[in-house]
Amino acid sequence: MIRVGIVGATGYSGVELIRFLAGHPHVQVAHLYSSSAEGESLASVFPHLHAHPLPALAKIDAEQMGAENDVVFLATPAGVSAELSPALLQHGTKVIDLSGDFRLRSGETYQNWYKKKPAGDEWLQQAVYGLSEWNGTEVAAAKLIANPGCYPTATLLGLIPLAKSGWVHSKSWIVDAKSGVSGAGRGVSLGVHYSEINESIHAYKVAGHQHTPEIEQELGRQAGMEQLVQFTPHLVPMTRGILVTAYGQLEKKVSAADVQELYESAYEGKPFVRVRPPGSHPRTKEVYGSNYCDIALHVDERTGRVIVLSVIDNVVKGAAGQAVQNMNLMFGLPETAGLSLVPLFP
Ligand SMILES: NC(=O)C1=CN([C@@H]2O[C@H](COP(=O)(O)OP(=O)(O)OC[C@H]3O[C@@H](n4cnc5c(N)ncnc54)[C@H](OP(=O)(O)O)[C@@H]3O)[C@@H](O)[C@H]2O)C=CC1
Ligand SMILES: CC(=O)N[C@@H](CCC(=O)OP(=O)(O)O)C(=O)O
Repeated sequence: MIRVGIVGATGYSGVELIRFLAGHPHVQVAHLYSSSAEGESLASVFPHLHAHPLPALAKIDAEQMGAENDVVFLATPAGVSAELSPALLQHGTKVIDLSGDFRLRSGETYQNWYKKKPAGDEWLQQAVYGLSEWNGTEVAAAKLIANPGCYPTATLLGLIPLAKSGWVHSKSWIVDAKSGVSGAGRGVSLGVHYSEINESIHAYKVAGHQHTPEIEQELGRQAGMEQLVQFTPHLVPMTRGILVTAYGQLEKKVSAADVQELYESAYEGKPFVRVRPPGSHPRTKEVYGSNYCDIALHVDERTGRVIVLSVIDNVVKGAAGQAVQNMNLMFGLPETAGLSLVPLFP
């Protein structure tokens, strides 16, 4: 059994990791670590885990963590994994980081967008961007995974085939995204207060969200040329889910059937990306609690635009599920191990 450690298990992505790993056939949740609840049981924080056999929350000590785990998931706020990862990696322990600390190739860009001290260049260069569907070969050989952000996951899976095709003007991308509140984590703040956000919807960080450079970096890398993306996130009063509605200006006459065929071929054999039938309008509810990303394609011949709809569960495909998918590839396990849950409906 692979010995897994989790830092940040008292947070939303961390506890979601436990939901998938507890039933995983090749893994033992060996150690849980906490910066605020050392010595307590996870069930004291999350009563829904009462009577589930899990280790007590232990102190965060990178040397110790490196010695007692084969892989450590870091489900922690920005800045923490840049500090913890080097010691773990030097021990030969694999690291899957759910934060933004290793996603951007340039430390300077990270510092500009996250306002935190970046990880050293040698570690940034080692990190593999864990978008499993597109970087699977590199993920399988990786020691350090930068697990993609939630909005970038839905956006990149939705746009990469078109960006690679060259059919769309590379500077015309407009990405309108909507997220449930769990995307902001478990921390309490006015911005996620029920009476302030219920019955309301608003955009935030317009022209300034930290996922913009991540989307442009990875879309550009996959397409082999620079891409410019106008990204606007919105907060929606629901718990889980992201809907991305993305627009691109077509540079040649392309039919809806051409785009459909492009995507069906790109995602053939990819178990977690479901290209929906032509004309579909996927809902976040249809992927709730699952590792699926559902994509639908539309072409507006009047405006010459292609419109891509992409939905994920932010805590699963946008965080913990994708992290487990990456772990499966890193350890040569079936990609779907532990992840075959059908979405929760209604
Ligand atoms: N929520 C989501 O949908 C997504 C989140 N992410 C990213 O994943 C990471 C975790 O997010 P999420 O689960 O939402 O966050 P939460 O705020 O829900 O949980 C984060 C956890 O990190 C731990 N933590 C806080 N400060 C420190 C510290 N200084 N050192 C060590 N541990 C610390 C806390 O646990 P304790 O007090 O026990 O130490 C806390 O429970 C973030 O970087 C986030 O951006 C990425 C994609 C989607
Ligand atoms: C709804 C909501 O607040 N979502 C968060 C997503 C955070 C996240 O996943 O970002 P990093 O991992 O890149 O820090 C946000 O917009 O900042």
